[in-house]
Amino acid sequence: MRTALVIGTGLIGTSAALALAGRGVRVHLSDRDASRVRTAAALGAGTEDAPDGPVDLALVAVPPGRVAATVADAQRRGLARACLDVASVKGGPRRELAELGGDPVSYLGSHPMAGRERSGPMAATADLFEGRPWVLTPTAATDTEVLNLALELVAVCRAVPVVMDADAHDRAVALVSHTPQLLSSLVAARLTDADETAVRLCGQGIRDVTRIAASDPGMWTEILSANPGPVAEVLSAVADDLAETVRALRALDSADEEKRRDGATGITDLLRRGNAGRERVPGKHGAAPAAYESVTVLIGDQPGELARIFADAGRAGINIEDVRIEHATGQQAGLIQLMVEPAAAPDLTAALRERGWSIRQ
Ligand SMILES: NC(=O)C1=CN([C@@H]2O[C@H](COP(=O)(O)OP(=O)(O)OC[C@H]3O[C@@H](n4cnc5c(N)ncnc54)[C@H](O)[C@@H]3O)[C@@H](O)[C@H]2O)C=CC1
Ligand SMILES: O=C(O)C(=O)Cc1ccc(O)cc1
Repeated sequence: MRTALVIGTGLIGTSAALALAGRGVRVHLSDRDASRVRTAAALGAGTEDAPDGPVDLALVAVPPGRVAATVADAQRRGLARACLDVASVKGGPRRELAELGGDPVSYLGSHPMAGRERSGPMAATADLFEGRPWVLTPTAATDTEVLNLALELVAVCRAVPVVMDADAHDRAVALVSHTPQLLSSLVAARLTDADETAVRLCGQGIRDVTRIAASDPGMWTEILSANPGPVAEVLSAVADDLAETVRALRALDSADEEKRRDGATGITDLLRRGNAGRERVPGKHGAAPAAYESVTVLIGDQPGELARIFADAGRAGINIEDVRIEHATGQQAGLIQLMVEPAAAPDLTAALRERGWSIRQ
């Protein structure tokens, strides 16, 4: 691929543009908001100039409800040999494109399973898709050359291609992405009117559960509007579980000992099902879930502390697989959890102790 046109220079479009530009592809940028094109260009994602002929690949990174019209327009204007979109929903845009009389041969629906809770070009990074699944939904009509260009883009972004049927994709993301977004928002919404004394107690658990509740409501309304049926189905199963959980909790509150025992069994069953589901979540880079061991260290909230602890781990020859930080409310300190291979945990503990770090059990 030598030339590309990115339409929609927000988080996803600019991230892909940065990866392509970094590999020497000439990337043209366009967005209905000119300031976003300027920002993306200033970040090194490509040029604001319009292409002087058809590019190899047009990447359409606009909200799901605008994908079909944007692809149809790009095809009508002959802007590119192939057109790929990245919307979080795949069935609707394909059907809408057919209704608009778009060309199914040069179009391929795709969805990188990577993102952030922030929108816009300023949140973009060239490595956003690294190691993440990137779903491609070719049909019998899709041209092989178009599929090859999509695979080249996925390779440039160092993502992992996954081929799926569009409707199966939409049911899968209802379960693993769209319902979790709503549940995160529902838990976070409980905090809006909560007493400040309660909010002050927030720990790492609620931070983990509500991270994606900070996402852009406009974008998510678009995503959910494009996949309402499958999401409602998953959420309705969650609602049944919730009703069961409330029943178990009420039983735990009862004076009758047998009812209390039943209630406890109900809650334990749910927590066990949660353990089993959590074990199925793939680990880093889509690998089987990894059982890392964590080494917890007290860390001061001052410049250079993170760099110092990472450098000390590096000097000890230990690879940090993952990292979490828990900030202590109202204190200039926090706890950092360094996740490492189990065999490396004792060495890391010893090396950090030797360099004066305070290890917590
Ligand atoms: N945010 C995320 O984590 C992920 C989002 N996606 C999908 O990627 C697409 C883009 O999402 P983000 O980059 O997050 O949103 P964003 O809000 O950061 O960027 C969208 C851009 O599209 C532009 N735009 C809107 N309508 C347009 C039109 N008709 N013509 C040209 N430009 C137009 C907007 O001005 C904006 O700059 C969406 O379809 C979304 O479903 C896919 C994976 C992850
Ligand atoms: O932030 C996260 O963990 C995400 O999973 C982001 C995300 C949001 C929307 C998508 O369509 C795909 C990925």
